[in-house]
Amino acid sequence: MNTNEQDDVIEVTDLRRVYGGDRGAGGDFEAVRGITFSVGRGELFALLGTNGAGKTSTVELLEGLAPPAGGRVRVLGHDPYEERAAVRPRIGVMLQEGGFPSELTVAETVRMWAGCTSGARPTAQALGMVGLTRRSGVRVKQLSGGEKRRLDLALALLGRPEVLFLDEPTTGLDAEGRRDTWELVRELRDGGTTVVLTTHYLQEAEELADRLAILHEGHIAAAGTPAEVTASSPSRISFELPDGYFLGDLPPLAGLGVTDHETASRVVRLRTDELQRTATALLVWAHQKQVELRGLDVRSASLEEAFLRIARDAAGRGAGARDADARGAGARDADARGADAPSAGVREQERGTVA
Ligand SMILES: Nc1ncnc2c1ncn2[C@@H]1O[C@H](COP(=O)(O)OP(=O)(O)OP(=O)(O)O)[C@@H](O)[C@H]1O
Repeated sequence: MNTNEQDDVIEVTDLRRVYGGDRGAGGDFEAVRGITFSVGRGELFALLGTNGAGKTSTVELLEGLAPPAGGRVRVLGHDPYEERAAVRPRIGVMLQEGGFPSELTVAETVRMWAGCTSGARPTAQALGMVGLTRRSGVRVKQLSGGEKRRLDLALALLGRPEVLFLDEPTTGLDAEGRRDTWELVRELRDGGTTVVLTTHYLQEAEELADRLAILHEGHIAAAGTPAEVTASSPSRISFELPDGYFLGDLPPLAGLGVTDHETASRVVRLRTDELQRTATALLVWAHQKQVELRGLDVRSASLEEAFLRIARDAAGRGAGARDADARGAGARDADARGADAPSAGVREQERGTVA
């Protein structure tokens, strides 16, 4: 056991991943371009990014499904690819697309999986955790998309993992199912499980993540706690202009950190870099004039707003020159979730060497 394990369960330094065809064919594509981050024990870390940003490519390296083309990754103090046998029993993996034998029932699938998992939870417990108890006798092929995601999650939880990798765990779930999954993930995290989550649902990251990184074209465009990441985007204030007053009667907005404003039907909408200062000045003004700011709404930027701004800025910096669209997202080998060899589907497309 590595002493760093006390602090950082996952350490990623200058990590790179390259996909390519035959050498010399000119088709190499660097999907992960030197990223660095760490995840502490019991922390929930979210990887966000636009389609093709490199989230799954990164997570697969952490799961040991492929060797990096450069840089270093350590999970629980080990190289997850080279020392797979040491890491695999201690992690749980929920891939984007599960692949189960469709003729088996839900319970049979879990039991089969339990057979190759040491210290597996009882089947009933695993199904109960993901709300599939009543569907245990149903064949996998008859499950809905959301139910298959739950089954995927049950399998990832089966071995009581110390580190849980969740790749878009709530895609296809209805609102209730999503909330249930969030609650379960929070419970696991509170119980000490380290969780790495990729998601397109920014509210999900806002609700769950202790820290997050936003990937853009293989680079980390922003990272920090959700509050730190959203703090870099302007906050919003809106209110109705009191009768008899005009925009010019308000305190000078430019001096209050207001970056832009608009008025429609006497409703004023401001964006400000200094939320407290702007709000205070407006409230003091209203108090002095003895008027009410009807419909007053003061809010920090949402993670979604911050995400869109960061992605726009990153694209604007010219990183979008690459023709990523020419490459289809590679099919994930669902069997790679298994306890054994890394997926041939993933590995055969790798050109990288272990750093
Ligand atoms: N096996 C592969 N061979 C070649 N290119 C690949 C392969 N897998 C992924 N890519 C490319 O690498 C880039 C990153 O893909 P990745 O699946 O990691 O992105 P992502 O952030 O997970 O995207 P999404 O949100 O759409 O799932 C994309 O441009 C994708 O086309």
